[in-house]
Amino acid sequence: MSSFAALRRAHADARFKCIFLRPTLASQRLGCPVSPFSCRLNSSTSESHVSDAPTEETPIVASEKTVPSGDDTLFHKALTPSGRRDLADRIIQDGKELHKLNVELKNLQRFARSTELLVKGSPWKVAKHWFATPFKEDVTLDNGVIRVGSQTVPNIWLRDNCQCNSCMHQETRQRLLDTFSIPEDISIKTAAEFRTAIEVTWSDGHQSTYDKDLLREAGANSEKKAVIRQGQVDIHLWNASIAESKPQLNWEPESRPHEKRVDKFIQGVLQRIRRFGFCYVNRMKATPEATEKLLRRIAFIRETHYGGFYDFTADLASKDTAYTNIALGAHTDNTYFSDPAGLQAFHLLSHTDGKGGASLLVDGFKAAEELLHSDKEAYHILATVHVHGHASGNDGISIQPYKGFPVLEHDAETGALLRVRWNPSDRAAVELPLEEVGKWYAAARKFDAILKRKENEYWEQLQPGTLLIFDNWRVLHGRSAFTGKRRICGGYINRDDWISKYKMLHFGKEDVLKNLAAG
Ligand SMILES: C[N+](C)(C)CCCC[C@H](N)C(=O)O
Ligand SMILES: O=C(O)CCC(=O)C(=O)O
Repeated sequence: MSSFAALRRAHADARFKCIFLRPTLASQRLGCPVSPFSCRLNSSTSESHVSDAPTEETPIVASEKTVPSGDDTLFHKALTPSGRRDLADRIIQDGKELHKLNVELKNLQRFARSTELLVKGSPWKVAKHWFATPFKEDVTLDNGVIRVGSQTVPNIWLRDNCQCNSCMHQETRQRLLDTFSIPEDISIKTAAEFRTAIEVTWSDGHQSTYDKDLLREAGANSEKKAVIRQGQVDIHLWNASIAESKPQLNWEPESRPHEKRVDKFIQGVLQRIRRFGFCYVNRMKATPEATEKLLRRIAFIRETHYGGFYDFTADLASKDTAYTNIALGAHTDNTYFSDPAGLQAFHLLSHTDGKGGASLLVDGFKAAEELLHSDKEAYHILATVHVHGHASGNDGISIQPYKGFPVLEHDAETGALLRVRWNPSDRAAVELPLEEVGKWYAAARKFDAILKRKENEYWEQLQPGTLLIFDNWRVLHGRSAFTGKRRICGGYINRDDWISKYKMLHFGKEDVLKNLAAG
C-alpha cells in the first residue's frame, strides 16, 4: 500500500475514532447525547491556550456541563474525576491528531494532484490547482517550539523576520536588523499563542509578534509560494479560435478617469494578460500620448537601444527588421537581453496608401504543450539546451545576454513553464558541441512546425483606437508584409514591474507583503 494510501487509511481510522466512535463511547459513559461537532470541554490547557472563540482547530470534546451532576450513570461509576480528565485529554489529543492528519492529508492530496498534473505534462496547470485551493497550514506552539504543520520553525528565521519597528522599517519594508548580530544560539524564552498571532520573548530579551498567516505562508510548499510570488493564475491556453472570444476591455473615456476606477480597469487588463497572455484595450484615442499614458498606468516604460516609448514606421530608423515592411514570423522580442521585456504593446495609429501588415499572435505555451505531448524528447532538448541571441544592427552595439537560455524555461520550484524565448532571426550560438547541434535543430524544427500550424496562428488586423498589450514571455507575435505608410506606437514594460502591479491590484498590498518572508 502506498504511503499516501496508508496515510489515508490512518486518517480515516482516526477520523472515525475521534468524530464518530469517541463521542459515542462518551455518550454511553456520560449517559447523555454528545454530538461530534457541538461539544466542548472547558479543559485547562497549557499556557499556549487557544482563545475560546470556536475555530476549526477547536478540539472535539464532550462538554462538562452536559454531564448530569450526581447522576449514577455509567460515566460516574466508571470514571473518577481523574478518569474523566484522562478521557477528555485523550479526546483532545485525538482531536489534535485528527486535525494534523487532516492537514497532512489535504496537503498530500493537493501535492498528488499537482504531481499528477506535472506527470500528465501540464506544467502550466499546476498554478490553477494551488491557486484555487490555498491551504491553511496548522500553526502550533508547544513548549516554546513553533511549528507550521509538522515543520519546526527555526529560531534564526523567526528572529530574522521580526516585523517590529526596530527590526523592519515600517515604510520601506526593509530589514533594519543586522541578521548576523542575532546570536547563533538564540532561543525562545517565553511564548504566548493567540487566535491570529504568537508573541515571543527571545533569550536576548527582544520581543516579537508573528502573524500566524505569515508563518503559514512560510510553511507552505514551494508551489504555493510560487503561486503567490509570481501572481500565478489558471493559465488559459488558446489557438486561432481565440478570435471568437478575444480578451478585451473598453477604455473609459479620458473624461471620467479617477484612481479607483482606473486601478480597477488596469486590474482587469492585467488579469486577462495573466490568464490569456494578451488583452485589447478598445476605444482608445489613436494618439501616442493616450497610449503612453495608459501604459504608464501599468508601470514605467523600459528604455532600450530603440528608445523608450516607441513610435515607429518602416524607415530603418533602428537597424532592425521591425523598421521595415517585410513579413516577420512569430517570435518573442528581446532574446538578446538577459531579461526580455515582460509586456509589449502595439497601437496601430495609421496605415495609408497600402495594405497588409496584419498582426500575428501565437500562444507559445499552447505550442509547448503540443510539443510536450507529441515529442517529449524534443521538449526536453528545448527546455535544457541554452541558446544565445544578439542585436547588432545599430552602430557600435552588439547586445547579447550574459549567458544562454533555453527556448522553454521552467520554474525550478514548481516545474511550471515560465518563459518562451523564440526568435530565429536574432538567434546566435546554440550551446552544444558543434557536432551535436543537429539534435537541437531537429527539436526546434518540430516546435517551429507547431507554431506555424494554421490552427495555432491567430491573425488580426489592428485598427487605430485599439491597443494590443501582450505577455512577451509567452505570446509570440509577427506580421504580414505590407505596402504604404504604417505607423505603430507602444512600449516595453519589465516583467517584474507588471507582475508587481498585477499582484498589488489582485492580492492587495497586505497579502503581498505578508508573503515576502515566506520566500
Ligand atoms: C521597439 N520595437 C518594438 C519597435 C521594435 C523592436 C525590434 C524587436 C526585435 N526585432 C526583437 O525581436 O526583439
Ligand atoms: O510591425 C509589427 O506589427 C510588429 C513588429 C515587431 O515584430 C516588433 O516590433 O517586434
